[in-house]
Amino acid sequence: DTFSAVCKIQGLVKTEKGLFTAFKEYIKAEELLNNDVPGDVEKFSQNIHSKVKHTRADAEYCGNPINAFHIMSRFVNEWRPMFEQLFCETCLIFNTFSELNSTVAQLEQKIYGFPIERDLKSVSVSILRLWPFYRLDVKDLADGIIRDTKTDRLELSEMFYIAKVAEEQGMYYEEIIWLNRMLELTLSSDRDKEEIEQFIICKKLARAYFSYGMPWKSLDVLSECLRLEPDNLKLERDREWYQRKVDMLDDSQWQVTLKPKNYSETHHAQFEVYTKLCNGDELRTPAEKSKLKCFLKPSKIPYLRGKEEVLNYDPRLSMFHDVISEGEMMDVKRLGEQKLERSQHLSDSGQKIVDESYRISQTGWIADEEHTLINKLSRRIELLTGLALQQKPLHSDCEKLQVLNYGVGGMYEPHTDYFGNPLGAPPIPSDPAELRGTGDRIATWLYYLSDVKFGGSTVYPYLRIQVPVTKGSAAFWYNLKRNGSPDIKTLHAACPVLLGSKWVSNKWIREGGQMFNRPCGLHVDETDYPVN
Ligand SMILES: O=C(O)CCC(=O)C(=O)O
Ligand SMILES: [Fe+2]
Repeated sequence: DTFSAVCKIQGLVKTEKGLFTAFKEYIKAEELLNNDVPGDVEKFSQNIHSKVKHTRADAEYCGNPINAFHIMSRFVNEWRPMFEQLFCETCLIFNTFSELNSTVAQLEQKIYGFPIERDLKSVSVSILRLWPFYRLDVKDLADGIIRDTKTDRLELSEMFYIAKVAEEQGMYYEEIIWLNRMLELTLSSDRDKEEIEQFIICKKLARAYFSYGMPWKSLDVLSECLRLEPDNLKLERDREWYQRKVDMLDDSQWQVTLKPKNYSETHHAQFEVYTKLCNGDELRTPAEKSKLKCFLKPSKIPYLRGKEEVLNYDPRLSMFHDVISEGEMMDVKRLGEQKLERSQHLSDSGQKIVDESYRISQTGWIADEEHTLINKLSRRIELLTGLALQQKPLHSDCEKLQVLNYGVGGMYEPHTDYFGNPLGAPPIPSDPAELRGTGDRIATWLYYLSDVKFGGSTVYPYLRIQVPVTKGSAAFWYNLKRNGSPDIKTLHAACPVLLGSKWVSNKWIREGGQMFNRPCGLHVDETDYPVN
């Protein structure tokens, strides 16, 4: 799919420019042949031209959820119906049409299919989720404003679509807020009221209040709308229907009030801390922070020192600054991009699954032997951490390099990188041969290959730490204690990306090869470094 990686949306923009050129050539050719080009085709061409012209293929533009929605919506609601209208099998014998048809087919093949309704729905759900998570204002979103950026506003028809998705998902609170804003907009002067008739919004809003459990609010909405359109029989009929519902209510049912979902009821226990950290709230005291240090960490070779910033001692969590160059990052992204596929994660029963409410990104895996650069990056981690990272056909020290690009609202909900399969336990059947019997993921090295404008931090709820996405740096931590047992305090999450295209690359280091590099301590609870 397209929505789960911003780089795929960038590809979509380039594809659209190609589509537009092919379409223009088709119209020109038809005109040269003196064939009639239907009025709606001309109109479509002009309309889409103004939109395509200022759409950009860069990460900043495509990493804006509103732009992503606009782009996706054009494919689903404008390009596809237009081609369906134009397409006819007998036309394929005419040169002009068959040329257009084959260009479109080629473009579609290059990106493995144009986006479909499901992509647009997923983008809508992401927008609906980002809104409360980052405390955004629907008024701003409708005007195309996210934090300090401004883009093309959401049209009423687009907002209506998003509200419909909210309804389908049972997100009635969100639906009510969006429809209320739409109603306000239809009353103001600068919106095209023809686009969606006001009474349709009224009916939908009344329905949403009813679904939420507040039919008396449905009555209020309809009465207000009937004041503006007193002769609308459809509204009148609805009003009577809700009146009957209200008459049937018993006292307890009047208690419902409109309020955002209490997330702690529906989400995991760390949700509140996770949200706060993602929003940049500082949760550690100055006293806690005063113990932290930065220093130049010597490596095995004299001229290489790591700029290490310690963020936590137990478990050890550090940032290494300036560990990968601009050129190297470009190459890793280029190599990774060719391999990206929808990210999966392990379900409770150990199955690999795709779950949109848990992880939104695309992943590619690259082995050291595939490229000298990838090998070099492993050697660098080896030097800076003192751990072994040899990739071998059997009993590998680490996994391949994983390259990740996040999508619209892309995130990875709180999880641990270890999976509870210690050295000596029967291997996980889905593990590739080289990782059998190599134990659990003792440590994680996470290269940050991009910056993002807002969101996307890596956060550790138990440690109350937020690591911002910092291009050229890497986060490093031990998932297992020195005695080999998993450390739940390493629980972490990738916050939803609000604006931008987030690229990271992780290296998971296995337990097996580290016997002499990170031995057990003298007593069972020994930590890596004493706090001093
Ligand atoms: O992207 C991030 O910030 C974290 C990624 C992560 O935790 C993972 O891929 O396991
Ligand atoms: Fe992780």
